[in-house]
Amino acid sequence: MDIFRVLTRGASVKKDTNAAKQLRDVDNSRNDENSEQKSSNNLIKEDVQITKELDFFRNKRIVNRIEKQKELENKTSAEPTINLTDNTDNGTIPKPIITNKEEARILRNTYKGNITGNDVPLPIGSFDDLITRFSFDKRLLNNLIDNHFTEPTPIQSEAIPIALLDRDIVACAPTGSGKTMAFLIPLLQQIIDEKKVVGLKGLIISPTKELANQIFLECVKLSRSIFFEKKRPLQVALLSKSLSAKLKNKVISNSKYDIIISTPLRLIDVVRNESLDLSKVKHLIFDEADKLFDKTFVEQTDDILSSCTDPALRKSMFSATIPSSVEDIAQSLMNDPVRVVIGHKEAANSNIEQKLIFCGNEEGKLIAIKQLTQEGEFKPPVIIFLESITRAKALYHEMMYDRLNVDVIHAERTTIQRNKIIERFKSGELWCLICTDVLARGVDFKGVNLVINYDVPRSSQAYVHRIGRTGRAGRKGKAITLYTKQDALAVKPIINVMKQSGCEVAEWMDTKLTKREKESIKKGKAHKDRLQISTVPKVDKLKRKRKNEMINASKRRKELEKGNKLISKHNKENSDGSN
Ligand SMILES: Nc1ncnc2c1ncn2[C@@H]1O[C@H](COP(=O)(O)OP(=O)(O)OP(=O)(O)O)[C@@H](O)[C@H]1O
Repeated sequence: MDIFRVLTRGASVKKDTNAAKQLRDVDNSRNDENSEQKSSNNLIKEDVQITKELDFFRNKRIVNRIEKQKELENKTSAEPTINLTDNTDNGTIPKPIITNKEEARILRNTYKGNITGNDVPLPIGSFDDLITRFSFDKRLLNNLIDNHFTEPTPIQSEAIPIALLDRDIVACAPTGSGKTMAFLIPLLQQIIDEKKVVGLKGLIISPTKELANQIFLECVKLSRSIFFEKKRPLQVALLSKSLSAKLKNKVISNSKYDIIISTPLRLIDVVRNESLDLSKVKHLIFDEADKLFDKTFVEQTDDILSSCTDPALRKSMFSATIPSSVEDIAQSLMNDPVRVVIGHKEAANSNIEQKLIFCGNEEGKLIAIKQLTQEGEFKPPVIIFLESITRAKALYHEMMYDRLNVDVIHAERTTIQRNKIIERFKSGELWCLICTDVLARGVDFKGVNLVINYDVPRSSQAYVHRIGRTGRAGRKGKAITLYTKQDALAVKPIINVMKQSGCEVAEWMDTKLTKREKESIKKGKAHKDRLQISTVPKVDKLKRKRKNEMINASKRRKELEKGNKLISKHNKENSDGSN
C-alpha cells in the first residue's frame, strides 16, 4: 500500500497550467455533442503547446479522468493496492491509466510518439498501470521508488509494455530520456517471472566499457533485495576482464548469473572459448544499437546473435539515432517488431540550446574557447570533444598551460584512469573534461552545462550523441560547435539537425557551396590535415625548445661535475688511507 502512496504523490501538477487545462478540455469534450470537432481543435492547441517544449520529463500531463478513477476504485475496493483517492482536491491530477486506443492516442500526442507495427500494445500512463495490467513485482516497484522514479518517461511508457508482452522492439528516443530504465524495468520483471530457469537469461550489449559499467550499476540498483527460492539473489554481472578470466578458468560457474552486461568483444571472447553459454538467453538488448550494427562492431554483433540459439529469443534495439540502414537490418533480424519513435527522429534533444561558432582557422578555435571563458559562457561542468587522441592530448596540454581545471579521457588511458577521471568529474572536483568519442554515447553525467565540439563531428548521429551529454533528464543544456573554413562541408549535417530541432542558424552559415568549393574542401581532407592545436607561434615554440635543451644540458653538466668531485674525493681518501 505504502509504495503506491509514494508513487501517487509524485504526480503533482497545478490545475491551472495550460497543458493540464487543455488536456482536461480534451477529456471533457468527449461527452459533448460536437465532441469530435472540439477534440480536434484542442489537439491542435495541444500540438502547439508541446512542440514549443518537448520536455520529456515534465510536460507530460495527462487527461483528468476522475470519474473513471472513481469507477475503478469502486470495482477494486476489495484489492487495497492502488491509491486512487488522494490528490484531486489538492490541486493535482490523478495518474492516468490507459485503457483504450483513444486515451493512448492522446497520451502519445503529448510526447509526439510515433508507434507502428502489428497489434501495438497500449502504453502505460503511470507506473500504477504496471500493477493493473501486469502483475508487477512489488520489490521491483519499491526499488523504482527508492531511486525516485515515480513517473515513466515517454520511452518507458511505450517500451515497457511492449517488452512485457514479449514483443521485439526497435526504439528511437532522445538522448537522456530514460532509455536505460525502459529496457531494464521489463527485463528484470521477466527474469523474476522466469525464476525457475537457472542460467543466463538476459544479455545487454553496449559499445563501450563506460556505458556497460553504467548500465550494470543501474541494474544493480533496481535488482536490490530481489531473491529467488533458497535465498538465491537475482544475479547481475558486468563482464569485466577479471570476470571473463574467472569464467575461463572455471572459478565461477557460467550459469551463476541471470543477467550479463558486456561490450561485444569481451563477450565474443568468452563465448568462443566456450566459457559462457548463450543458449538459454531469452532477452537480448542492444543499447546504442546503430553503433553495434555499424562496420566497427557488426561482425561481433552477428556472432552474438548466432550464439543466442533459443528460438523464443526476444530482441530489443535502443538508440537516440537509428538510421534507416539499421532499421532495415532490424526488420530482417526481428520477429514482428514494434517500432517506437519519440519526438523528431533526426532532431537532437529539445532541451539543448545549440550554437555554431565560425572560427576561421584552427588557432581561432583556441581563441574562441578563451573568449567563451571571458564572457562567462564556459560554465562548468563542461565537456569538450575532439576527433583524435593526439588532438585531445594537445588541447589538454594547452588548457593545463592556462591553469584550467581539466583532464582528458581517450582510448590510451587505462580503465582505472578513466574511471577515476569520471568520478572526479561527477563529483565536481574536475570542471572540464576533454575527450574523444569514447564518451560520446550513453554516459550519463548529470548537470553538464555545456558541450563543446572542438572538432566538428563526422556525422549527424555522432553530433546528436555528443551534445546529448548535456540537457539530460529534463534539464536544460547548451552545445557549441566550433568550425573552420575546412569544415564548411562537414558542418552541413549539423546544420540540418539544428534546423530539425528548431534552433536558429544564421543564413550566412547555411549558404550552398559551389562544386569548386566542395572539391577544394575535399582535397584539403578536412579531418586529416588539421593544423596542430596551439596558440604559441612557431618561433616561440623553437625558443622554448632551445631553452629547455639548454637547461637540460646545464643540469647534465652539473651532475657530471658533482660525480667527478665525488670520485676525486674518494680517490684522495683512499690514497690518504694507504699512506
Ligand atoms: N522515470 C524517470 N524519472 C526520472 N528520471 C529518470 C527516469 N528514467 C530515467 N531517469 C534519469 O534520466 C537520466 C537519463 O537516462 P538514460 O541514461 O537512461 O538516458 P538515455 O535515453 O539512455 O540517454 P542516451 O541516449 O544518452 O544513452 C538518468 O539520470 C536517469 O536516472
